[in-house]
Amino acid sequence: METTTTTSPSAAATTTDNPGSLHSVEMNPRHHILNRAFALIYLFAILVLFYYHILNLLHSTNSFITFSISFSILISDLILAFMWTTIQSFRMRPLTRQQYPQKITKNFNNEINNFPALDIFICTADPYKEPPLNVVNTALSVMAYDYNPEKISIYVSDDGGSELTLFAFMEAAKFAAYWLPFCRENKIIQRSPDAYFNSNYTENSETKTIKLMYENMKKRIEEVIERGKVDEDYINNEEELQAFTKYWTLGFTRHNHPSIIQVLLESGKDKDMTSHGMPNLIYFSREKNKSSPHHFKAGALNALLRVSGIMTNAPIILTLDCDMYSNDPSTPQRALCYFLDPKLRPNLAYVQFPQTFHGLNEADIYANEIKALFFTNPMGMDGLNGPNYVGTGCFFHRRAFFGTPSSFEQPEIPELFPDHIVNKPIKAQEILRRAHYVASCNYESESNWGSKMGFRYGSLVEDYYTGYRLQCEGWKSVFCNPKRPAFLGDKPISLYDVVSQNKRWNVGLLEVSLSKYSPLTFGVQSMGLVMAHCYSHYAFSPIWSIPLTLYAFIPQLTLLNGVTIFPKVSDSWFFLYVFMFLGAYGQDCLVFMSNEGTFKRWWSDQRMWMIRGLTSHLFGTIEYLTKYLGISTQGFNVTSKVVDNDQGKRYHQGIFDFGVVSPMFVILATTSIINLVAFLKSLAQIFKGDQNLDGIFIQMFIAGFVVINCLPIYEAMVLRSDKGRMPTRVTIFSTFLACTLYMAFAFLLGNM
Ligand SMILES: O=c1ccn([C@@H]2O[C@H](COP(=O)(O)OP(=O)(O)O[C@H]3O[C@H](CO)[C@@H](O)[C@H](O)[C@H]3O)[C@@H](O)[C@H]2O)c(=O)[nH]1
Ligand SMILES: [Mn+2]
Repeated sequence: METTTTTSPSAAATTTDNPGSLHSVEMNPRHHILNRAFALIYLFAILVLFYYHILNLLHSTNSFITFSISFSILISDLILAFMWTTIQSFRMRPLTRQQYPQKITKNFNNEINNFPALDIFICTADPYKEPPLNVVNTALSVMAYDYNPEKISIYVSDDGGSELTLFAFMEAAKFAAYWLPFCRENKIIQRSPDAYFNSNYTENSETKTIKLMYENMKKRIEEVIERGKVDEDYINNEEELQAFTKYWTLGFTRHNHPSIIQVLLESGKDKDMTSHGMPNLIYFSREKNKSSPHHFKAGALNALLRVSGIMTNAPIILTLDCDMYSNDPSTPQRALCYFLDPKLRPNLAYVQFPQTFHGLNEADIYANEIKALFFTNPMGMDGLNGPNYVGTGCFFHRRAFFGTPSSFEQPEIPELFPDHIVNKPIKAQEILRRAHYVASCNYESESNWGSKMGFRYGSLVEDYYTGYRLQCEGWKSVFCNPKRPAFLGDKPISLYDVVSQNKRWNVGLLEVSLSKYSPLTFGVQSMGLVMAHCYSHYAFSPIWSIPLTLYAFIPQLTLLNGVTIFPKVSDSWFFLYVFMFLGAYGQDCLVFMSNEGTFKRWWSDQRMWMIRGLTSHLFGTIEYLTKYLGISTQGFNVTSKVVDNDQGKRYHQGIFDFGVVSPMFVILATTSIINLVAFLKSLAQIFKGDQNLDGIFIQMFIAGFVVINCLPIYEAMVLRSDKGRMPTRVTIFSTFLACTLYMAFAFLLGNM
């Protein structure tokens, strides 16, 4: 297809036509027209469908139960139609962008030293779920950016308050003195040591030496983790000893401890092995006590904003999760292509890179890629006001955390103003004293932090919520998706971890959709209908659970009882159903495949959509309700990044990992049983001549489609004996539940 380069209003002066520009946009207007034309046709079909539903309901002379069945299908279709409407916003004006980082040095008189300073925040929360060695690898990969190291400051926020993590970083600081010059001098692209040593690098005496050093550091870190404490024989000097004895005193727990700030490398003072400068490296753990809310990651990020404000106050900030290492050392320059554009700069809050994961299996069985969330939808939003913030791999303009583009929200102390210039060394007494002060539990009480300033509180998806609120204030963002992924992260590799992570997101999304800042009300007013629809699509994703659950049970349970609920094949309404199914699935598949997708991965993606509907969305909604009613107080359950060997092997082979007794799996197993029985029973009846395919085709098709999607579940229930199989208790309980449902329906439909 032909690609026309057109100008987007948000980047009016920066097209490929302008040779000096740092970036360009590409759009395909023909694509947009096709999308909109199809949307119109599909919209017409939706209206016809509802006409059909209403006719049906009006003419239904049947009992209350059949009315309820028709009504529940109507509700399902209404929700599906609503979600369809919100998806259209992403398809209105998608665009792709190019950056020209090589041109950037010209803006700085060829002086890389003149680049703006960069504060990098790395969040970690639990040394047992997030191995410190991995956090160290992430930190090293960004410390080695192709950037003046003395302009970079790395802040590691440890919400686990763990001496094990501090120890790992003490080791990392020493290793960095070798690793940074090694990368620079050999022009290494892969700057996470672990990823580098796992790649096809050329072996020579230099790489052998550096590998040995890395292995040495790894061994020490892992030994300390194994012991669970930092013994004296692992401590190198008095300064290190002091750090441990000063903070980890009696009564120290991860939920109750003073703020810890340990400067491990000081740029300007510390030099690497070739006498080049090094970045600042700061280990930080904010104060915690049981009586002050800590707001999970959002709270950690706000503490980081303030502490970094006091210590270095760089105008540009990069937020990273501890598992997202840099995969490309030129990434900051790419982000600068936007921040340095005088046309964009006044309103530009952030430049978001996609979340990409390493080591996905071929079919990406858990759809960890989440292509819509991380790639296609952001491209769509990029043509509007810009993508949502996804929590990691995002460069911010510090000013965006202090009010709207036109009105400045003053922080409490002048040292936190985004334009304040720090003129003291980071280890100066006064700086450290102030940094501890802004890291204290009480600092935020009765302040605007979390409401009008910084990262926003009130949702477990602080990333989504913060990006949303910033855009409501009039800030714009940019989606930067270079060919070589800028960051690579870990993904959960068991189904339970995947759906639990997703369940947490659903709770967080409901906290936004049902708040006074709901995208459907507040959002529409502040950012316009189309952008608000994009945000609504996510905020309301928990309601996918309603049509998905109903469609997983109603057509099948009625089918089992010989009740027809959809038009017959011979009926002309049948074609409406065919069109709607093929139209929706076909377009979804096309969009997926045209963004470097494979059919296999698309299949996994649509399967996980069904699975999430019955698990994460459903149970997320229940959890939200219990939290709302004060029955439970579930917080931010950190996703484990530890790979169990067996699990890793199964994942690699593309085998689903169940293994846990969970109500979420009970629903899945029950669905798979009911659909299979319904499908087989009606098939048998057709062969015997007791049933006519004409009337039950759609119901059989749905059951059959679910059955194909459930193949891994049957395998896990019946054929497997490994640890990842479906636990027998779940299978037995689900069989029992399926029978009960069957009997209840038979009773209601009068077949008993
Ligand atoms: O109290 C907490 C809880 C978590 N984290 C950190 O937050 C990050 C994300 O946690 P993770 O368990 O990996 O959650 P995911 O669901 O994988 O993360 C996605 O969803 C989160 C919101 O739910 C976003 O914050 C993330 O950026 C986004 O990648 C990790 O670095 C954690 O260390 C904290 O710093 N403090
Ligand atoms: Mn994560």
